[in-house]
Amino acid sequence: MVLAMLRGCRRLLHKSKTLYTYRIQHQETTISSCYYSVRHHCPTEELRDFGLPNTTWSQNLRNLYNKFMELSKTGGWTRIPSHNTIAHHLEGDPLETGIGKRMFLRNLDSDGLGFEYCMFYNKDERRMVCLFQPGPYLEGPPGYAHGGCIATIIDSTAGAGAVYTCGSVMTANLNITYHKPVPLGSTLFVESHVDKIQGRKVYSSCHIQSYDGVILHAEATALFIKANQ
Ligand SMILES: CCCCC/C=C\C/C=C\C/C=C\C/C=C\CCCC(=O)SCCNC(=O)CCNC(=O)[C@H](O)C(C)(C)COP(=O)(O)OP(=O)(O)OC[C@H]1O[C@@H](n2cnc3c(N)ncnc32)[C@H](O)[C@@H]1OP(=O)(O)O
Repeated sequence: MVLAMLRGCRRLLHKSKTLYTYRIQHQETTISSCYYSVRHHCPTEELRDFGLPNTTWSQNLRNLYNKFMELSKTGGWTRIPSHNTIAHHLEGDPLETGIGKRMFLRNLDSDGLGFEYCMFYNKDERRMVCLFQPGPYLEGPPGYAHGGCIATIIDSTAGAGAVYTCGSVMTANLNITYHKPVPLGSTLFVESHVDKIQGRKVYSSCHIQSYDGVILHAEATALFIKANQ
């Protein structure tokens, strides 16, 4: 009886190990074919500036974009280009592996499904504005954006604001208060400000509002640490 049970366990273990190995191998195949498609199938895609209007942009997003493009003409605001790899943002990416990587916010090939956004920076005011339209793949509660993706867009907006103000930084601390759920497909106005720079510490604040400023969805404070020189 005991022997039969032990044999049963051994068979089960063997089966699950085989399944596990299969999953790993299958994953590796999928991942390496992604790398392949990023590096070799879409060379022009890599150079694309994603911070420009595309057909998935809502009219509200276009209106805000046009408003900031107008503001850019008179000085103050500058549109920040948006690429799908950090290597195209920073010259000489220290982590470049040669097999291709994607920025978390830009890891979908189709427009409009994930993070649809563009950023504008105001150097004098140390402000970064991000115009954001969360796509259907960012769902958390039914019909609304996942809290983690809200944290991501806040970290990226405030992080980019800190990078453009002080150079390379890492997020050390991020505190978010979620006030109102963010509807998928809505147009959001995300704004960050570098409040204080103290040695290597960069203190920023950030909020997310509806495109018309009527609804305050979330507020945050962040601490970034400048890279050691
Ligand atoms: C990344 C570049 C991107 C460039 C993009 C360009 C364009 C932008 C376009 C689109 C936007 C896209 C991206 C936006 C950019 C960035 C957003 C994403 C950022 C991230 O996604 S980033 C990943 C998550 N992040 C981490 O993975 C950090 C893990 N962590 C560490 O790597 C270390 O922990 C570190 C480096 C933080 C510090 O380490 P360290 O050794 O250099 O410094 P040390 O510990 O000595 O601290 C020095 C002083 O800071 C104080 N201090 C430290 N930590 C503190 C804390 N938590 N609270 C309060 N105070 C703190 C100490 O108390 C001391 O203070 P004091 O000087 O007064 O003693």
